[in-house]
Amino acid sequence: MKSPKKVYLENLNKTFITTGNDKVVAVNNINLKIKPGEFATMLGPSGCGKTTTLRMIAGFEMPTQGKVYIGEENVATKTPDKRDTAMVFQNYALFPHMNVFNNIAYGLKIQKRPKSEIKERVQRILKMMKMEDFSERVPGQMSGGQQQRVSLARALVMEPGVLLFDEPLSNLDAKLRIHMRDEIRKIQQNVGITSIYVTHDQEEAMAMSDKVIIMNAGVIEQEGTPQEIYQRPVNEFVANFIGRANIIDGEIEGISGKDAIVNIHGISYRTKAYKNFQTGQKIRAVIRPEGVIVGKQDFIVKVEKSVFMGQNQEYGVDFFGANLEISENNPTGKTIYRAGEQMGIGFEERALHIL
Ligand SMILES: Nc1ncnc2c1ncn2[C@@H]1O[C@H](COP(=O)(O)OP(=O)(O)OP(=O)(O)O)[C@@H](O)[C@H]1O
Repeated sequence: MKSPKKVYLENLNKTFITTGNDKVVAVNNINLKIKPGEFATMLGPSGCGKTTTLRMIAGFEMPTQGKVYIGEENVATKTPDKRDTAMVFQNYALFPHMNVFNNIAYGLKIQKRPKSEIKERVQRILKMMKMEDFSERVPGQMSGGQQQRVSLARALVMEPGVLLFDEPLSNLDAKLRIHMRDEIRKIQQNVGITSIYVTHDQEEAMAMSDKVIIMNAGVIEQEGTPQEIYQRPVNEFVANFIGRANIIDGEIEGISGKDAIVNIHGISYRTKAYKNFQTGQKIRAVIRPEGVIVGKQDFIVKVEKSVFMGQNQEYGVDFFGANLEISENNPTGKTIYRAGEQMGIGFEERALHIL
């Protein structure tokens, strides 16, 4: 395999002009650095521009402005075949009349590689993907998951510097999706190839990625590791988009080294500050449902919803007129509160994140 390449996007823009002559700014001046060998996932609501960004990296779409570096080269105006990328598509895009071997071999044949090399490379990929027994089958004789593996094999056999994935698992059922995402991640780590992945599915993004890029309305809201995005969202959009978030009001009581003392409805909590805050400043903070401690007596609240989910007991409580979601892990043997009852709660200090 060749060495993986970095992907840098610089001030990248894409404005579409529709048939009605409307301007749609699909991608609005984004900057992004993906390191060689990194698995980066673009995630965001429908229409946020993630597919357009991926297609500009692949060369299926030309930027209105900006640069696309693959390795050291700005490829922004080059055709897809000149970019050292390969794409795995949502609909597999296999040739229906060709068997698996020939589907995988296709790109190498176009490159006019010697027959012996083609055979050796295709067989190596088939073996790596544990698909040797499928080489004679045509796509119609395989399940969706198997077809998607062929589609991945066809991309990998080209030994591209960068592998691109456009929602590759969204046509598969939930169980197979989980299996396939683990498989893709394992193969990606074995091969060490730079990968850029587009999905709607936040769990998929969290499970697979070194870096998650949250997009919204054509811009990048935040990029970081799954932990950073979940534990330290930069704003309410990201907090609400990834996982479940309670957003609560508070006031900065004081600063102590790297910590802030934050007053939430009369109770003081000490937590790490990731920005500069001033004493007296009104703030909003995020607390995840699992960061609320049931049984503490900081606040007495009324339970409005109580649902047993096996691993967790899920509560909805009234917290100063707004709903607060609580997820108590491993409820076996603990007091279960019912709707209508009063319950004491508090916040786990480290889990409180000031926006
Ligand atoms: N060819 C086009 N002509 C006009 N507008 C377009 C075109 N392609 C995309 N758009 C618009 O650009 C915006 C971004 O689209 P894009 O497909 O990149 O979003 P997305 O985040 O991938 O969404 P989804 O998750 O629904 O696929 C949308 O508002 C979309 O309607």
